[in-house]
Amino acid sequence: MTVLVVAAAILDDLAAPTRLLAARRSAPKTLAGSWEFAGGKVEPGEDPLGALVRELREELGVEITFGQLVPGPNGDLSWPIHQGHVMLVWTAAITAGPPAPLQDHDELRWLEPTDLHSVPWLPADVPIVDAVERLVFGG
Ligand SMILES: Nc1nc2c([nH]c(=O)n2[C@H]2C[C@H](O)[C@@H](COP(=O)(O)OP(=O)(O)OP(=O)(O)O)O2)c(=O)[nH]1
Repeated sequence: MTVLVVAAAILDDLAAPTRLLAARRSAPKTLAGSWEFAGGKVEPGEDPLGALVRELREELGVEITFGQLVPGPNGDLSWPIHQGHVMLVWTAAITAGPPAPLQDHDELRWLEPTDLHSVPWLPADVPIVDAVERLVFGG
């Protein structure tokens, strides 16, 4: 069965973005130390955006407003990640914060467009970061 993961490419400003928020995983051990977009799995009975709102409250303690879906490869809207997991990624901005690594993360970092690959992203996220760069920063 395909597992749907939802995540947010959180920007400092949706209209005039200058930075992207990355989060370093603290768990599980296999993922700890790698960086990702905050988010998580959609649970039964949840719609994707509702799940993402819940995950961002739990993980970062923030409320957000959504921008657009970051289109995946081959004209698809979702990104293949691993083991039958697919991920939907929305651009987003914080409406109530500040963000803190409350759960699943031990560090947050705002990355400038020129520094997007200065952290070791989860492997599946590397092409997504490139897509965000093109979509948002015109890279
Ligand atoms: N949240 C998130 N997960 C990602 C990204 N890239 C990536 O490959 N993944 C993988 C890691 C995990 O195997 C899976 C998401 O699981 P998760 O652990 O974040 O989900 P969750 O918060 O609902 O946690 P749980 O209920 O499984 O404990 O997707 C990403 O950018 N963000």
